[in-house]
Amino acid sequence: MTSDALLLQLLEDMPSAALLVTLERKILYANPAAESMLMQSDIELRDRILPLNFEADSLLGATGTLALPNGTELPVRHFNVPTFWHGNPVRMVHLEDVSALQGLQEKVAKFANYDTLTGLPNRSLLEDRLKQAFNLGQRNRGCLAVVFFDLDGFKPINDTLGHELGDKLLQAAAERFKQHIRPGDTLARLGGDEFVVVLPDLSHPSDAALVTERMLASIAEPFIIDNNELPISASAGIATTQLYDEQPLQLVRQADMAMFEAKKQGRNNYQWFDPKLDESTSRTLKIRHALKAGIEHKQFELHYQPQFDLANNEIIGCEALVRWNHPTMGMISPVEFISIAEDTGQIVTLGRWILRRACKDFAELRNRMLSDATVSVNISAIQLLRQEFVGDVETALKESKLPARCLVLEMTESVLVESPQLVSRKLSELEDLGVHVALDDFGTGYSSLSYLKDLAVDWVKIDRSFIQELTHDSQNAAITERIISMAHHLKLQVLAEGVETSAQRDYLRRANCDAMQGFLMAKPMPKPALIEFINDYQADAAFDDEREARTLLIVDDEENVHKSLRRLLMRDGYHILTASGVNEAFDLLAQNRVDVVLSDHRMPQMQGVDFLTHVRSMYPHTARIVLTAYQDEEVLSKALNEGEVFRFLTKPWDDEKIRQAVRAALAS
Ligand SMILES: Nc1nc2c(ncn2[C@@H]2O[C@H](COP(=O)(O)O[C@H]3[C@@H](O)[C@H](n4cnc5c(=O)[nH]c(N)nc54)O[C@@H]3COP(=O)(O)O)[C@@H](O)[C@H]2O)c(=O)[nH]1
Repeated sequence: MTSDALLLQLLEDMPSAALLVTLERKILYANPAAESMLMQSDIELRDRILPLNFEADSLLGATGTLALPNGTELPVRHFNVPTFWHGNPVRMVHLEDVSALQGLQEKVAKFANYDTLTGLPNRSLLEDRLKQAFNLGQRNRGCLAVVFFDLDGFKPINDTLGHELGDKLLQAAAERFKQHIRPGDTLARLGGDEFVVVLPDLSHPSDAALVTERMLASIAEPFIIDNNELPISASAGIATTQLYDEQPLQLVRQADMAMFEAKKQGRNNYQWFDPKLDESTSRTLKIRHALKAGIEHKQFELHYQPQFDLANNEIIGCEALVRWNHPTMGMISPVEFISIAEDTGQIVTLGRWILRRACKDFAELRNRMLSDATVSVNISAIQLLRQEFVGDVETALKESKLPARCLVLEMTESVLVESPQLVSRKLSELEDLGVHVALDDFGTGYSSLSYLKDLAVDWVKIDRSFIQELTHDSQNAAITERIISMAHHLKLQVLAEGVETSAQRDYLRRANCDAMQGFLMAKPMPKPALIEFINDYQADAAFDDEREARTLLIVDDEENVHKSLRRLLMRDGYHILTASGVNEAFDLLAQNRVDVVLSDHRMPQMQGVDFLTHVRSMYPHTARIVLTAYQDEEVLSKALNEGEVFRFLTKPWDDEKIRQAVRAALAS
């Protein structure tokens, strides 16, 4: 077989399109795959010019378009190699149809740059457009404005009427916004109910206000969606720069800050960015932006605060309280971030995590407690009102294998007033599951117990503000007693929050309050500390009453140590004596019946352990604890082993550990 015949056979059998052409692109031969791609037979194609430009010797592939006889263009990938045909130098051209790939690439590019719900540019395209507008503005010395819009009242609509309707509302809002922008402006959706408009090349910054006013007015017209009339508005913030000394993306942040200010001023209005916008706005925004990453990167943890039966001091459960340790901002209080998470709707994801974590942790902890001990989890109104909430609770219980009766969901009374019928239905569903419900911060809101009688609620938690003034303010005392007696009448149990002194505890006990929680007994603590606390804890209600008469002697040459320990331990009702050295301490021991001595180890006259050895022989019933800043482990362990001291604790100390150690020493 000649080499031409061999080449022809090879080309005929090839599944991909291949042609032989002259150096001037005149077609000499087209294989069957090329015939079908070019929509003409080999005979028809011969002597025609291949409708594709290519570089000679292009071994590396290139892309181009083939003009087809039906008038369309086909995107192809092609490469060519030199060969011989009937003794003449020619090119063998390979073609590959890449239209499907190109369509996919376009889709990917669209997906990456456009919001799928509204079809508007997304954050990434907004950034590109903003940078372009910024550069253009710098050249033309024109004015560029960024307006940040956030819909007012969108979240309750989305939460109560469903996401499908919420999506339609966002699409309709986008259409209304669009009507007010010019070609060259960019309207983008950043996610949720946040929209941003870039207005380049304004002749005056005040033009931005005119556009913003028109956009706000159009959103304030009610929307009719699926036969629902939805009253909604928007708040906006404007940032402009004529000097162009700012970073383009900085403008979005500034407009966001100004929008936040507009929300604070009462919604449905706009504010200009002012560099003097206070620190708290920028901190709130920082927190708002950091929340998403915080949730994704698991920066949250739960602390647990024990709750006690007032009749016998038994631990009856604990409240789960979320903590956020941010890598750069440090510890952020839930007082700051929970309301922001509620505003942004992120409480739903965060709350779901809290619920699952608390159930899981408590399933592991409960065998150390009473069989009916409970874990209480705070639930925001937004969570409760969502369709999937009861299902989420069921899942958390199933996953953790925690019995439903061990879970208490805490919600504030305001939730009952917002959507009474929906809430009543949800509470019944929760009751059917077997979980308990507590009304938190009771007394601060609507304070009417009458609406509780028809609702599936088990506990009322009296707010800390009443407890704080309980023993000094007759009105607070009267309200507290009334809440307790009415709640009991309705067969509800009562827990007092924020109990900080033994006087408050004793008062509540006399008023028949069922349970308490507060710094007097324990602060919120991480799970390992809670395990330690439960292991060391000894419940003895009778011991509380005696404790007020117990005397502690603190021996330390530092005045500050006296002050801090006195402040800490006074809360537990002890009588506190202090001495700056051992001589003074011996005098006080002689004059008073001292129950516990807390002594520093390194003192000028005598080492703490030696001092306590004397105390042991003179006052064997006085319990002895050493506080030390130094790790004289050998001496201290020996003293501990030989019974000279009951316990030694290190400086700086942990308040809870000292309180527990004193309690344990008194019980020993
Ligand atoms: N939706 C959710 N809300 C949560 C969650 N975790 C906390 N929160 C709410 O944040 C608010 C502040 O909580 P926190 O800083 O944790 O404060 C709690 C206790 O530390 C504090 N407390 C308890 N005892 C005392 C005391 O004796 N004195 C004193 N000054 N403070 C005390 O009270 C807070 C518990 O309050 P409550 O929930 O009302 O029982 C607070 O509103 C939390 O509800 C969460 O996971 N989800």
